[in-house]
Amino acid sequence: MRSPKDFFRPLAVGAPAPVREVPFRPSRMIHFFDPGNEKMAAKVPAIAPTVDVLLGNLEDAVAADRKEAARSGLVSIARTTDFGDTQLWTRVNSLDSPWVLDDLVTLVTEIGDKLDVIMVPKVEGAEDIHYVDRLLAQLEAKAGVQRPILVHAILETATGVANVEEIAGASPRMQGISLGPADLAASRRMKTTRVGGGHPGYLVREDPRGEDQPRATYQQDLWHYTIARMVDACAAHGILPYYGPFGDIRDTVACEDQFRNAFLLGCVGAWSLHPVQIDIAKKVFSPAPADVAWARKVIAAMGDGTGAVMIDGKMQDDATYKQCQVVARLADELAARDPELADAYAAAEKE
Ligand SMILES: CC(C)(COP(=O)(O)OP(=O)(O)OC[C@H]1O[C@@H](n2cnc3c(N)ncnc32)[C@H](O)[C@@H]1OP(=O)(O)O)[C@@H](O)C(=O)NCCC(=O)NCCSC(=O)C[C@](C)(O)C(=O)O
Ligand SMILES: [Mg+2]
Repeated sequence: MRSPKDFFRPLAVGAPAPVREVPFRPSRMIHFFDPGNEKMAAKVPAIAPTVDVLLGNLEDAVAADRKEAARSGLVSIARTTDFGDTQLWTRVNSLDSPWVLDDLVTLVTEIGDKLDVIMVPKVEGAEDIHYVDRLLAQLEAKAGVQRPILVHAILETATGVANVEEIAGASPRMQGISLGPADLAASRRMKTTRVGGGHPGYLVREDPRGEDQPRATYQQDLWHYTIARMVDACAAHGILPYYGPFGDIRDTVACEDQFRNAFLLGCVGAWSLHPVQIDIAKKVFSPAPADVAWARKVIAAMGDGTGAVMIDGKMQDDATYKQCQVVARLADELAARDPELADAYAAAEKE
């Protein structure tokens, strides 16, 4: 293990210095597209201003015989598209695949200055991040990349979940972690056949109420444990947690519910797999204007943030002040990028 003194040293001569803190940049939706799919790629310039993150996906959902087309498609899109202040990420193939080495070498040397974050699938432990960390430093040095490319891990194996804390703290490059519910379900031998979301069989039933009385059932959240663990690991290491994909594209209502559970538990965003999911993520991962107005009211009433006051019948103290600061700060960060949201927050405060 490296000495804590060396943690922030570049891992290759000539590589940029690692970041000391993960910069918070809005990433309410990470919009996936297949850069080798001409129809999808053609939509990228129009989608770019409507999303916080665009992600060129090279891994699962790209057929084996389309891997090279996806990789070269991403290089060309990155070179020819003006992304404004929208981030460009990629998901490379898994570390045990025949494609990942060429993915990393090609992308960093050709478009390393355009890439903000590289998402690494099926991360199992710190050793996977260490491998990517050193290789990225070598490639950044070779290509003359001036700022470090950050790394995002997908939590999609049982081993990865068991090691989530060490993954979160494995490198200063670690930007965040997403839940990968489909591979994780397979790895754990869960009996679901879906990409995220609930299952009607995973429920609790009301106690018996008497002969022939119907008993209500309540569906439970299959992902609660994993998301909560992931959120704690990320918060403890100063990186950002994300809900991953919701595969039932037509069920926009359940998608919104699943995203909102993740938002309330501490996640900053989710993936959008289809254009219809972009606005769902935008709505869910932006605090509601009424909540922001309330948070600002509490902050204003609490002065230096200590003591206890009563507002509208509710006790406020140091800890509610801190919660309100989380909401108000996020609102400020998002409003700086999203003028419509800024107007909605300002209007709610006047009410
Ligand atoms: C679901 C699919 C097949 C439906 O695609 P479709 O063409 O059948 O849908 P549509 O409703 O007919 O599409 C309407 C229009 O939107 C376009 N379109 C559609 N999607 C997009 C998009 N994302 N970005 C930009 N444009 C898009 C599409 O090309 C079409 O264009 P057209 O009107 O000109 O004909 C398609 O949306 C898609 O391929 N999405 C991305 C899938 C993906 O990336 N999956 C991997 C991430 S999830 C995962 O990996 C799991 C995980 C984490 O690893 C783990 O849990 O283990
Ligand atoms: Mg997967």
